[in-house]
Amino acid sequence: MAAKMNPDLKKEREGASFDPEKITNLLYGGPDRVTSKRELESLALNDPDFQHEDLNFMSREQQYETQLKKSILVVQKQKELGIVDQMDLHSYSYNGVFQSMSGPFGLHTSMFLPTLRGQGTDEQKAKWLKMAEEYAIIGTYAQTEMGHGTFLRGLETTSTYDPQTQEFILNTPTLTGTKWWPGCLGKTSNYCVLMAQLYIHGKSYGPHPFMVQIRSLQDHKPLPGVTVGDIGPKFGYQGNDNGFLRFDNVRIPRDNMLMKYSRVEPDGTYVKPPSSKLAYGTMVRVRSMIVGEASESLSKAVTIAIRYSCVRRQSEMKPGHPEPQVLDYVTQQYKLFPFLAAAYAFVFASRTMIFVYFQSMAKISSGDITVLPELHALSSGLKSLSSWVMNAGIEECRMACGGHGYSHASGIPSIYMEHTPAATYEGENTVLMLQTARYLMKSYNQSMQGEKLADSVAYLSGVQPVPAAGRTRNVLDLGVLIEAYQHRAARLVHEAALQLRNERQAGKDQPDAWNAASVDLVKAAKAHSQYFVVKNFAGRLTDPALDSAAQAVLTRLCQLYALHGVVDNSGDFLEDDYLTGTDIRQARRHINALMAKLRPDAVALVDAFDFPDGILNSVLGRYDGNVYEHLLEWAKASPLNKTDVHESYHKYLKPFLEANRAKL
Ligand SMILES: CCCCC/C=C\C/C=C\C/C=C\C/C=C\C/C=C\CC/C=C/C(=O)SCCNC(=O)CCNC(=O)[C@H](O)C(C)(C)COP(=O)(O)OP(=O)(O)OC[C@H]1O[C@@H](n2cnc3c(N)ncnc32)[C@H](O)[C@@H]1OP(=O)(O)O
Ligand SMILES: Cc1cc2nc3c(=O)[nH]c(=O)nc-3n(C[C@H](O)[C@H](O)[C@H](O)COP(=O)(O)OP(=O)(O)OC[C@H]3O[C@@H](n4cnc5c(N)ncnc54)[C@H](O)[C@@H]3O)c2cc1C
Repeated sequence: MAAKMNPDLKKEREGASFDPEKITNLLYGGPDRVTSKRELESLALNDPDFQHEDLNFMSREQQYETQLKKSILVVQKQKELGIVDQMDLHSYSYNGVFQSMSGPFGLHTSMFLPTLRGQGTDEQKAKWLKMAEEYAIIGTYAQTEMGHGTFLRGLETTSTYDPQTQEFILNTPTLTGTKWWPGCLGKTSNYCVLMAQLYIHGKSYGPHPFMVQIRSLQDHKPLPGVTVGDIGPKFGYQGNDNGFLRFDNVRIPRDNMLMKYSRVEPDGTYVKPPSSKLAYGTMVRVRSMIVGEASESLSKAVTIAIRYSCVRRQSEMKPGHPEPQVLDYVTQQYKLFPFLAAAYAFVFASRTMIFVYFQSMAKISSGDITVLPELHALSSGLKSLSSWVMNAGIEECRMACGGHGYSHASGIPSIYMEHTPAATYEGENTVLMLQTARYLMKSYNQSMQGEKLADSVAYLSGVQPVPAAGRTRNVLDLGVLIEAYQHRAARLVHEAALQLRNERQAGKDQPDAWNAASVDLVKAAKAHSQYFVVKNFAGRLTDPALDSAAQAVLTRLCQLYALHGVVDNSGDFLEDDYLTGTDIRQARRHINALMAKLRPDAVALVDAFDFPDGILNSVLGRYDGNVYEHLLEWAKASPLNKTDVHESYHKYLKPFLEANRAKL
């Protein structure tokens, strides 16, 4: 018999002003997509082969083993089921089987395979791709070293060409040159794409990708000259064997260098790529996907916190009245609704980012590499902004759940632990924002020369005049808000450029001037990315998939997202009098009014994300809201409760208590 729904959640759903299915359809690309997503998730969630004890109750080794077992099963089952589409794989495997927790094949699919596809020649793909796709070999992406992650040109691992034997000789010349962090490297992978400094006839040509076998295909032992292992427990990522790797005079054939873009001829002649940054292509790809990872993780956390806030009753708002649902406290709404709005904003941004990525890659494949700088700048900015907001949002959601948020039963700590490194991996966020800033500075200078700019920065050409101080606007109007964000971004770019120039004029060289201006440069890059997100969100409101009720509620969310950003960064908007003090006061009032209007729709808005319970993996965020009974059940399953009296009682506590009693 189906469990009864918690009456508060039932009422919430009955009182919503719109049909969540309309928004679900928009989020996932139409009813057919939603149907297949649900079928695939349900297939994975209900498959007895994927059932196991809660990962929170396992040791790290057990977690690794469990995830490995599932990874193997998932490969077999995907094949049987004929799942090949990326969205379908995402539903079945990433969410359905793994609930977005990392596993030992993660890097094989997210970086190793894409690097082979993107950096290998046709012959190299013919040699390795099938083996990799069929999991006859398992690989990772080994780039970061103990001493260098950010500064790729500083990598120390060398690959020295020997024209006599037509081989590369791989070496780790220092301790800090030890590869450190690559996922799935420690115990799982037998191959890797190795990023190493290419040396030919004593000359360095910078980091290049090489296909390297690191373990025997017979007994999985490290090959001669290879030292490899696991780097130990981390903040999260427990199911993943992030590893270390060293080379001592390991020889690989010449054609193990991935040569789609740059080549080394048998005699040692180096053939340059059209752009040296094409070798960094896989990172751009994963950064584009991370915007999706961030939006999805934040969406899960707000789903949990908002549902729970409707089930949770606390305190007495009015004497003698029933305790209110905590979501009725406006302060609670102020904690959660801006992040609900942000989750939607980044889901839409991620869809655009993925579209732009594939569109740009099609151009790059046909030889047009002019799109690369804009793609790099956009993906760097959005990856950073979305993962920063995700981190802040998940933590806010945890605190908004009070004490229970701190328990693994809430599901929120796992989401945080697993996804917080998105701010670090694939390019540390500040570093990437500075890359976006670099592009903005270049574009700004080009606009000063009257050159035409790429679409995403075209607005820099027309930095608007500052409007007369004291002119107030209707800040609820999305057109006004988009213009305000655009103006702020253009002004901050302009000011960062001026600061750079002033530092130069004061006698600093370019790197010192850049460093001196870097706080403002990051601010400008952030403002540019925020403008993109707001404009993109507003652009989705007219999607024909929405009926008028769904459009109305999403419009409110978009207004809330934009207004909250204005209030949060009010100094930026006030500094040059673009907005007035009255505008900001109005913005605060509008936020309160919007939150009141959104309150009855909050549960339906998180339901529209369409996360089944098995994927949320949260006692607090259960669809039926039956939180308390399941909290007790969850705690009872904890390994410490397997016996009434723990064995440590007999070992330590009993003698201790008895000795103390004997002394009395
Ligand atoms: C398909 C649908 C699916 C549904 C999706 C829905 C939801 C998705 C949900 C989940 C997503 C699933 C998967 C994704 C999630 C997780 C990923 C999994 C695991 C992650 C594991 C982590 C792996 C790693 O971390 S690998 C290591 C990553 N390392 C880095 O990123 C290093 C960072 N450093 C650098 O990139 C560079 O060194 C630098 C900092 C950018 C500087 O480079 P440098 O060479 O020093 O260059 P500069 O001299 O500074 O600049 C020269 C010039 O080049 C420009 N530049 C730099 N890089 C690039 C580039 N990549 N492309 C283009 N141009 C570049 C630079 O700006 C400069 O330009 P200029 O001269 O014109 O100014
Ligand atoms: C869970 C996880 C999984 C990972 N998986 C992989 C993988 O599969 N393969 C792989 O190769 N790597 C992997 N990495 C490594 C990851 O890519 C790097 O840690 C990341 O790129 C950051 O580099 P770093 O550690 O050198 O940080 P650092 O660069 O040392 O950063 C430290 C601080 O210095 C600042 N800083 C550094 N340079 C600058 C600058 N130029 N300007 C201003 N500030 C600067 C940063 O902002 C930061 O605050 C993984 C890391 C984690 C945490």
